[in-house]
Amino acid sequence: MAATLSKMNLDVLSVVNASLISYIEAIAIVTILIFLLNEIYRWSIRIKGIPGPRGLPIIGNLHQIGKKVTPPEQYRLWSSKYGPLFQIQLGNKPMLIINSAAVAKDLLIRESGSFNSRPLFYVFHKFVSKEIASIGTSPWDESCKKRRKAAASALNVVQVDSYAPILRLESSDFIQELRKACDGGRTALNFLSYARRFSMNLSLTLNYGTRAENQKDFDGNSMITEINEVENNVGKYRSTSTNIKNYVPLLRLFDPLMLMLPGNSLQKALDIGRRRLSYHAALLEGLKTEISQRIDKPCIQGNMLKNPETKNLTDLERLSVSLSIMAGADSNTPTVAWGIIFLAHHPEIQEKAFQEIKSSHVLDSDPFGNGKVAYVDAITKELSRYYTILRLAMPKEVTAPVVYNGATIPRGTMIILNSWACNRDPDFFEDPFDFIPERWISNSDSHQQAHQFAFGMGSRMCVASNLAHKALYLAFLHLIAHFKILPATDDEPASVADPITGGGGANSVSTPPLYTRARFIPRNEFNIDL
Ligand code: HEM
Repeated sequence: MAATLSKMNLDVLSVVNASLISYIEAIAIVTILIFLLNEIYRWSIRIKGIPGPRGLPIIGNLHQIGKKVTPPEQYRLWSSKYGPLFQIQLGNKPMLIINSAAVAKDLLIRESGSFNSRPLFYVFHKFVSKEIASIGTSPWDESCKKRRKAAASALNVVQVDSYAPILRLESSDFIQELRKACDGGRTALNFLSYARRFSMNLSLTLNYGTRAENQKDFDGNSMITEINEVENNVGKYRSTSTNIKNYVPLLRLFDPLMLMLPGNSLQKALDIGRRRLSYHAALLEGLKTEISQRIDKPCIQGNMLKNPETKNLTDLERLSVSLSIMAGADSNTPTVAWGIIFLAHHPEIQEKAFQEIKSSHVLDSDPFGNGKVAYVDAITKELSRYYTILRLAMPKEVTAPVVYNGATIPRGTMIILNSWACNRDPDFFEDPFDFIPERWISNSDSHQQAHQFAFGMGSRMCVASNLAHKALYLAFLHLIAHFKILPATDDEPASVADPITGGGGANSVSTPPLYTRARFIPRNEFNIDL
């Protein structure tokens, strides 16, 4: 009896074993099949006739990006091998990269109508911007057209002139607060928060007619801390070279399960999106209360609420305009910060600019007005070129097939303007690695009218380039007029002001400087009522 039972057990075991083996075999065969099909698919979507570096199965070129140098610099280096327009493959997504001014013009200006959309990204659009995306991250459709039009008309040249009092207040306040904190230049000051307040106050005032009254209010304000943290995270989710799930669909297989686990990365993305909506809702509520009490200050949201022309925007569409304006602050801050670090390490440029300001007499009558000191204006443009804060302009998506050099770029292709590489294009800028403000000053062979790749190019170029340039110009004009800026310590290496070695933000969309300390010695040369 016992012998029969153990034989039966053995029989059952061998049946279980056999079915387990065939089960494992089946899984292995299916996995190999999925892998092969995926590789065939990846091969089939490569754009024929456009070169690019070889990658690995499944991940493509993802492992080669952002390791030794930042992605924009890596793409610039690759362009010397593969040409000014090449393709890489991020997992299952081919991506074209434009690395020269000539190709940028050929495609984004001459064929602008075919490059006016934005791609959707799994992590960003499904989780962070689940309800509504900013203008810059929205595909081209009727709604995006309306939102872009509303933002563009609120930020056009005429409107920007009407924001003169806002620019005046913020640039004068910026200098005043630095003066209070600079300790006569005896100790180094971390100026990052001051640059942030300058930029964020601009965005808050334009958006909702509100601002942080002073630096203390800014540094201690919980909503400002929240905005800073959330916008910083949003910048990371917008990066095109990280967030691997955007490109490898296989990694998304278990996401429905992942979402049930608290604290996982997708929950965090959802949370950042919720937190962003929540502070915008609080700011909007504040504005509506002020409007009802007739104590509101003129601002873009207020205009949209009151102006019948823009009333055809839904609540979410108006919110999208505000998300975009808030994101703009994130680009102004690092430009101001780089400018300060650069000036601290280039006393000769500071001195020349200071003498030009003095001899121009621009500060004598209307110090925050429209009078231009050409050399400071040129420094502002050159800083934007030299550091190129958004080194990869926001990604675009092709809306109609385009033939370029015999290759057909199909509809739906993702394409990125490497503004960093275009701003270092030796065919477009003489000595592109040198900081030469004079290249922007009018003379026969100058680039005075050269394109500012820092703001992108084509039909989806930055709608606020005029405003941003004006704000930055005023900030630098008054920084140079009011302070002699020195490095934080006498032995601080010049590499901190280098756009490559001194830059951080490898995993984000913008490139801020890593070092944000300097000494500010007040000059007291101009009698300006700040
Ligand atoms: C130094 C400051 C700034 C820089 C360097 C900058 C740069 C850029 C770049 C590179 C783009 C993408 C362009 C393209 O795809 O070709 C962009 C888009 C955009 N920017 Fe700016 N920006 C700055 C400030 C601002 C400010 C202050 C605002 C708002 C007040 C703003 C609003 C926008 C909007 C709405 C878009 C999206 C346009 C679209 O997709 O149609 N920017 N910006």
